[in-house]
Amino acid sequence: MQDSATRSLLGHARPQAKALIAGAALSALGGVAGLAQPLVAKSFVETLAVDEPVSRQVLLLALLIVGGALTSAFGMYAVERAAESVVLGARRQLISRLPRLRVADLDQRPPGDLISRVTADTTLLREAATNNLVDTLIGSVTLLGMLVLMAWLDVVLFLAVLGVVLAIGACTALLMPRIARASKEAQEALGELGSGLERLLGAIRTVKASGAEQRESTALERSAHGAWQAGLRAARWGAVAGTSSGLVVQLAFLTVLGLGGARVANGSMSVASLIGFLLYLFYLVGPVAQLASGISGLQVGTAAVRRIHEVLELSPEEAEEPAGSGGTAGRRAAAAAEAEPSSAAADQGAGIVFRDVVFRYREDSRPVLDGAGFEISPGGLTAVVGPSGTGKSTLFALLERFYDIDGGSITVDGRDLRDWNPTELRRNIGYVEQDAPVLAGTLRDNLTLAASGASPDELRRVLEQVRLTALVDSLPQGLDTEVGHRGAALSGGQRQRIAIARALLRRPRLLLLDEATSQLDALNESELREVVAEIARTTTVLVIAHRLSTVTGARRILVLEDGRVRAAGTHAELLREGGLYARLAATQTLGPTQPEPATD
Ligand SMILES: Nc1ncnc2c1ncn2[C@@H]1O[C@H](COP(=O)(O)OP(=O)(O)OP(=O)(O)O)[C@@H](O)[C@H]1O
Repeated sequence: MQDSATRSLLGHARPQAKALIAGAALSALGGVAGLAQPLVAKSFVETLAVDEPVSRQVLLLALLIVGGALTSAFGMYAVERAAESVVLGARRQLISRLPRLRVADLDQRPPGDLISRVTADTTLLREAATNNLVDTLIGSVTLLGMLVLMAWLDVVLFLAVLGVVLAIGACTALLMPRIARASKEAQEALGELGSGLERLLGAIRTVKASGAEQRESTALERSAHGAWQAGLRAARWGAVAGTSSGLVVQLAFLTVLGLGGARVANGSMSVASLIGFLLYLFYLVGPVAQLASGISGLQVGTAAVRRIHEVLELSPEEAEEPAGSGGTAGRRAAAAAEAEPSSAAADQGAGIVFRDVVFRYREDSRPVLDGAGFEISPGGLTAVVGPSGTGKSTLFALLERFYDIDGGSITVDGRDLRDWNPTELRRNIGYVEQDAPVLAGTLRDNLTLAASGASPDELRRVLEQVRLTALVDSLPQGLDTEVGHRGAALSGGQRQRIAIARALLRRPRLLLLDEATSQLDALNESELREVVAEIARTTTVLVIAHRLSTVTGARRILVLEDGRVRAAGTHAELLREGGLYARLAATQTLGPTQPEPATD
């Protein structure tokens, strides 16, 4: 697991490899300039001792200092630039994947947590995939270089230093998995905080109206505290790792001073060599600290990369095959379309067949649909009614292929739904969800969401159809008016009409309306019913309605109960039959005097 996370981390760094190598090389060059300074200093002392001029050494030292600083600065910029690009790359990957994930997978993940993966986790990647990686690399190379030079200066002292480095290195290695675990917990707690915030802000009016502000902020406080605690755990282990890097140098200093002093005293080592050795030890502080912070930073990065890859590894919905590419599904679909060309060819709307459909949201839950079957021929208005929670909206979700069924079959225009590419299928459908979501942005953004190429005339016509012209004309900025978060600046009825207009602009062959007019006043509703009846002449329209009065004119009404279609027919037929529909109608005081089907 740790290995695969490290591999993924390297995968994020790979596209920036050239920039990183250039940056690291420049930084290393700056490091080499520092590395050469003790040698020049040694030669400076030796030259002074024999009373010769030292101007060459002074010039060299000045060059090493200025040149080293400049190359380090360029190196740092190159690495920082690569760091920003790594974050951008990871965010792009997540952003392009998220909207394509399956609805079933998205159902299980709170949006706030997903947001935190795109924002906070990718930010952690920034340091890990670049600076920490470079620090680890440079720290190791410099440390190795210094150890080689120390071995060259004095083998005995080198072995003593090596012993100290290895002992403390082994202790640090034990700490690293703890840092990774604590970091992942901190990021998870941050994700929880994001979800909590999303829950609070998404329903702020309900929270205020329920007087639950304190309760909600206490819950958020708990998540924030959890993130703090996990962050502290990571910091604690990080501090231990960081201190051990200082400890290694201090211990090595003491060892070299004691051992080196004795060796100088008995004449087996020169003072100049001891000074050089001690200077190397002095310079050891940098690379050892760099290595420690690099490695512990990498642990934080691997924790973040795991959370990012948990999303990237979810399989997306199948992408649309380019025209003529002839993949398996495409070929099957083409064959099916050929087998039944009439329904697709006639511009009457889509034909739908459900055969013994079984569907459950989760493997361990009971089926929502259990043997549901019905046929809808192209065109006309069909209504779906039934008690709350019987699976009416689920029928629509299945038609949109948000979920795949567990048994039976669904065909649209004679093609099995599994042979339809989701994008291609949805292009044929206009769907108005139960709570008519409106997105933040302008009215125009919302209307053209599903039909970016809609002409101004078409927009105008649809706005008239849904009786929105007066509203748009009354707004100073017309269609370019901002509607606020989730359309908060609009009334419930306006939101519904915008959602219907959006679906109509898609010019669908199948229109799905889920309680789409429930918030309209009686006049607007009856006007819209006429519009829908008109559309049903050329389009298959399916409506879900609780108020039966809104669907009495439907060509056919399907009565859904306990996951099955219990009855089907016109309003009058169903009333005559008795049963659930007649009981529902009785509770809504509907008699047989309702208008007969207006559409066909
Ligand atoms: N995303 C989901 N995950 C798990 N269960 C779900 C999900 N959506 C709906 N359900 C469950 O499936 C059942 C059918 O829900 P559905 O929304 O289809 O009913 P409905 O007939 O449209 O209800 P209503 O008339 O109240 O809108 C319900 O028991 C509901 O709890």
